[in-house]
Amino acid sequence: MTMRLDYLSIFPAYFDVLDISLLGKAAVNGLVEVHAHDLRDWTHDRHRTVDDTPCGGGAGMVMKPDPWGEAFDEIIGTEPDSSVHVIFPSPSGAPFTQSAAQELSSAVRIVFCCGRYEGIDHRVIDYARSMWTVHEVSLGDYVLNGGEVAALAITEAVVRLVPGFMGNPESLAEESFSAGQDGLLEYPLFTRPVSWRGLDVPEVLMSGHHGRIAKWRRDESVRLTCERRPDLTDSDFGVPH
Ligand SMILES: COc1cccc(COC(=O)c2cn[nH]c2)c1
Repeated sequence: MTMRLDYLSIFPAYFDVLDISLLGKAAVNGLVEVHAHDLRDWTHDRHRTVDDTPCGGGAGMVMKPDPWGEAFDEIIGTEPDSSVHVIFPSPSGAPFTQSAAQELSSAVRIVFCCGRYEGIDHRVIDYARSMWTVHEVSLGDYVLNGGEVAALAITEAVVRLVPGFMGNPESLAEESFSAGQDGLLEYPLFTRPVSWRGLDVPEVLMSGHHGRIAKWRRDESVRLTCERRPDLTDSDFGVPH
């Protein structure tokens, strides 16, 4: 089945990049179809206005609800449909995770709503929740100028999990944040040459001793995870304190 991806943004050209690389291939072999839309196409004034001052005062501008509603009517439709996933990237969203990407990889339709300015009139999100399955997601605790870059990142995380997309599905199993790694960070990777600028590949990896190699990799994953992501380690992590 083909996954349809729509992007609503005042900078739709951000999504031209989806025609190349891995995603381009998926689009070509019919796994994914991509449609980017300019939100200003649903404005009716000479200046194609999409923003206005915030009710209640405050700095900056807020995106008006009207253009979003008219764009939704045309792009998605006016009937409720819980199979449509609508994503609003936002600093105040729920953290986006690999499991969320895994779930979204089986969606038939995903619509990305890219906020700009200080954000989108909240009634747009409330209306969307009454119609479709809505996800307000954050990529991290920092602020971007708009949702476009986040939408691209979420797209890549999701589309690479679509069955038939990745040439070698095994490579998905072993990487960080996948169940196969028990939620640990990935161990360090090496390839030839064995010696490079005075730096050598750890000998154990050249030993051909698969048991020792597996142990070294597990120990490295545990070490790295404790060092960099204590939040990922549960209390009785099995590492002696
Ligand atoms: C919806 O309203 C806004 C307002 C401002 C910026 C954005 C874009 O998202 C982010 O900045 C972001 C996403 N994850 N971490 C940061 C959306």
